[in-house]
Amino acid sequence: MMTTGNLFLALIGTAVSLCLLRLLFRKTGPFHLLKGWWRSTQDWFYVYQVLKVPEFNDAVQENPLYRRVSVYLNSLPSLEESDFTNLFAGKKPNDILLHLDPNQTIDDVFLGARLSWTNDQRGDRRAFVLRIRRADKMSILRPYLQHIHAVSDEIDRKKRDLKLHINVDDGGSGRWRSVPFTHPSTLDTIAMEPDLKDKVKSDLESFLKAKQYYHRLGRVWKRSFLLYGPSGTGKSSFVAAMANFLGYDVYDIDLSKLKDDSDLKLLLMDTTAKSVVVMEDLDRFLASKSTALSLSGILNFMDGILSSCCAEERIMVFTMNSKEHVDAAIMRPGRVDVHIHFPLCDFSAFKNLANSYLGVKDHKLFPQVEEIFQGGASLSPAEIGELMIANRNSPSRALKSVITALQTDGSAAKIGRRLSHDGVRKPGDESADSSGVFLKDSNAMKDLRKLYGLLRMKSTRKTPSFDGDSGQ
Ligand SMILES: Nc1ncnc2c1ncn2[C@@H]1O[C@H](COP(=O)(O)OP(=O)(O)OP(=O)(O)O)[C@@H](O)[C@H]1O
Ligand SMILES: [Mg+2]
Repeated sequence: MMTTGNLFLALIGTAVSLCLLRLLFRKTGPFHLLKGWWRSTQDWFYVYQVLKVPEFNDAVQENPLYRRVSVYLNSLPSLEESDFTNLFAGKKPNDILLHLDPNQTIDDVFLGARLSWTNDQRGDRRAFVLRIRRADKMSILRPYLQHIHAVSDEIDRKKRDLKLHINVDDGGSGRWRSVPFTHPSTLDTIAMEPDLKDKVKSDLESFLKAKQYYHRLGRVWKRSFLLYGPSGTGKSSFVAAMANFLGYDVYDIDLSKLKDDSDLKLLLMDTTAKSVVVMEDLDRFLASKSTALSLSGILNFMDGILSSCCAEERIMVFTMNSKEHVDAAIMRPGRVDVHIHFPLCDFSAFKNLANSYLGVKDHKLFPQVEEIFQGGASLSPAEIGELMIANRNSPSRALKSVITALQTDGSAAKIGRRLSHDGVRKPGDESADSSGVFLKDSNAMKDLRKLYGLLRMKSTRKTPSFDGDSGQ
């Protein structure tokens, strides 16, 4: 049995060993010195090749590769683990930038090969020095540099301050005006069938990576989406979410501001790469029989023949309430790559909304709501969201007001939807959107406002604690 004295000695022994280990591995300790000597020995025997990426070239012009390498190194886990890392605040809140101390080295692994980067600083001259095994150089240097480009591109894309461009009618040729794009919508905040959302996400991700693929096929690197569904089902919010996901600017084309086809061409030629170009309510525009633009003008725009001459890597999005009466040529494959239907709320979308708007994952009123949905009643996510926001301080009250609104679906809400867009339909009744009634937006808005007033009055009557002023 161990005596108290022995236990004490063991504890002291452990503490001393720990201190020794700590000394051994500290920044300037023998372990790091040994590592440095080992590197020098290997260099002496030309095991490695050293490649320099200077900050400036001989003409004192900035070397773009230097910045890319810096961005890339910033993202390496080994930089986070290094003892020689400095932390700086970035431009955006919560943005932390990591910088390696001058003349320190970090390691990286690529396709199984070990590489290292040194932040070389001598006076004013700065460079990153890559150390790569000669045996690996042939096989991995090129792909490694491509990898650095791809990673730094991706990081830059995520960090960009996005812009929203809208075309204005300046008396002659319509041109873009820009404002910062700060729409908070993200793919996570959109209530949508999870499978569909995942599909869209991976579609967008694979689009981002597909430059070589598109070029090999001789196709313009663009992807077109058609978002269709009743009013207030999240089409515009989804466009914003896509832009945020991709880190792309948004060009929102107001077709009514255009004089003719060439105006549209000029607008497109003025857009930049890495952008989402949006045409909202295309069905209404086509049905309005406007003479300003021809169908072929719009088709050429959709084909992106023009975009190939100026900028690539763009997403085109067209939104419609219904595609029933739209010329089939508009929607032929290749012109529109992905069709996404935005339906009215079902119970699963409702739960999604309740979670994000009220922070409620489950509630004793849910079974009642589910039953009402199963009975065929439905509202748009916008209508349900509105009721939830208005009653956000009391989830029970919010759910009760949603129930009341759903129960009146047969009367007020349904009439409201009929007035607000052409695609009047009961949930799941796709064929019902053939009425082709187009109302001017202002009328529809008035009717909707009346409807919301009506719904609120009703819910106030049922639930006296209704907060009519809460942020509305
Ligand atoms: N699926 C959804 N998930 C979350 N919020 C939604 C959804 N649909 C609508 N909303 C909310 O409803 C409001 C209106 O939505 P949005 O403008 O995107 O609808 P829309 O389909 O573009 O309508 P319209 O056809 O009238 O232009 C937004 O504030 C949005 O946050
Ligand atoms: Mg919209």
